[in-house]
Amino acid sequence: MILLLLGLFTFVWVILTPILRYFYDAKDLRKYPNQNFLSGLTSLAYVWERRNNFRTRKLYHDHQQHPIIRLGPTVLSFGDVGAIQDIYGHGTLCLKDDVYRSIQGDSPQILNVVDKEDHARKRRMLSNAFAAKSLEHWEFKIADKVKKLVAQFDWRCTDPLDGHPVDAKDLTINFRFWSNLFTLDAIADIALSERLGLLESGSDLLTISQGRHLKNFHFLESLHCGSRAVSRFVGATDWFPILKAASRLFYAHFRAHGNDFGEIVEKLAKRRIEKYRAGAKLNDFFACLIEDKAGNQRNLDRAEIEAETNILLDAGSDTTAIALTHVLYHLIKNPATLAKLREEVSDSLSGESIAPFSKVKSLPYLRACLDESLRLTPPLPRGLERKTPPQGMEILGKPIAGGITVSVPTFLAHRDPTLFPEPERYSPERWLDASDTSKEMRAAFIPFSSGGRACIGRNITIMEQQILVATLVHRYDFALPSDRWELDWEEAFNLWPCQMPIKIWRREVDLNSEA
Ligand code: HEM
Repeated sequence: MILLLLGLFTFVWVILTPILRYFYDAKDLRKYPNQNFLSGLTSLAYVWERRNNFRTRKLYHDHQQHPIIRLGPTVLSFGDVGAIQDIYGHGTLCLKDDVYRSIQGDSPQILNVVDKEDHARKRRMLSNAFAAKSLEHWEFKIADKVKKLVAQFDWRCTDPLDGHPVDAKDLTINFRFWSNLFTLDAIADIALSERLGLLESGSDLLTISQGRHLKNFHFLESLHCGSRAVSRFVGATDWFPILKAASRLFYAHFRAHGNDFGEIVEKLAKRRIEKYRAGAKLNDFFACLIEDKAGNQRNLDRAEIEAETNILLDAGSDTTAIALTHVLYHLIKNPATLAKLREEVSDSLSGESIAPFSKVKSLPYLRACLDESLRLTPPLPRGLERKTPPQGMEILGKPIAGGITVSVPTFLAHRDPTLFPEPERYSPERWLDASDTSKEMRAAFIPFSSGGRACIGRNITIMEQQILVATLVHRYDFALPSDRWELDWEEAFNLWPCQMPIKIWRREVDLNSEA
């Protein structure tokens, strides 16, 4: 009898109700084409799409047929850059979607908090540390990590290529891995004044004391494993608790390492608080969480401090490592562009082995190379989910009901052929033309999102990229495994490039002081 009731309940809940809801169509969404056979019925449609390694690229292709696509029972994707302002712009009526609530831990943090006022409070707390005028405080920390990376790369240099095919044994650097060590070391120092020493050890192994014992963590693996597991089902919001519980069985390894990341954050935050209590006055992001500008204590609870530390270490490292991998990839693939960039960088440097920020921050071609890479391969390619207000709103001049999840895929916006002709071509020059469309190009360029919830760390990542890319292209030459070699990706929340093995050798340039 119990089994029968259970079966009946499951039939009604899982099959009958969604079908009735689909045909009743209270929110007037049936007119939009479904992305897959589940989209109109259940949010499990998200899980189905996640089997594609690069699901946003697939959605981009789907949008070539349909400007608006229904991704789930109450989820719409807009394939028109005109919707960016409506959905993300300052003054939008949308809030962050429930997807963000489902990834909140013990306390929401600046990226996943939904409440507008709470977000504004958090943003105010951190804004000073992230302002352009504060960048000089962080430059020496970045330069220190560039120096350490260069020391490792020098050691792995090979003989010049001289027109021969690349020998596999000369592929001494997996740039994807090293860029991640670089950004983890950099953000730990900028955010917590913590010297992790990953670049020196050439490994992501982190040993932290736990009482009288020492515990080993794989920092990078822990950062990626949690995202890999949760990103498989995060869009299936109404199934989220069940799928999360199930993931303990199916993705036990990923979940365990994902939990390690939380433990690392907890321990590093604790260590930083102890330093503060011992009287250390350190200049880092964390200081903003403890005291306001006037030196008054903020008295945040431990859960909130850890949540903010978590997002700073996560968002502040992985995205920049991805961006660095992509830009080097595009430059190696486009030798004429690399040569032009080298010319600009070499003219501005006077023999420094680490590019000073003051000398590279205004180089137009360098910035165009970085922007073009963020356009073609944005580290967050998907449409960032926002929710329409209860009363509904207009998007692209069309009425959309309340409580609908809406987004514009960044990958798609960056390929609008009217704004970015030959969208698949890596062409930094497009950012240098002061043409009629440059304002519209900028409005459709959303690697950092747009409006009040846009990335707070964009100045910092651009500075990191400017210093590192200028230093590397000036000092080294590089080769991929072959001319035909292509980068591969895995899309979780971020677009992770897989390994990028490169051969590297020193260029003949005069440098005053060796790194
Ligand atoms: C190339 C590098 C980066 C890219 C492409 C990037 C991209 C983004 C995007 C798209 C968002 C909006 C996310 C959403 O709405 O779900 C965001 C938010 C955020 N990013 Fe970044 N980011 C980068 C680097 C950084 C760095 C270096 C930091 C910190 C040091 C950082 C910290 C944050 C934070 C705290 C937020 C939440 C802002 C808010 O909601 O007010 N990001 N980022």
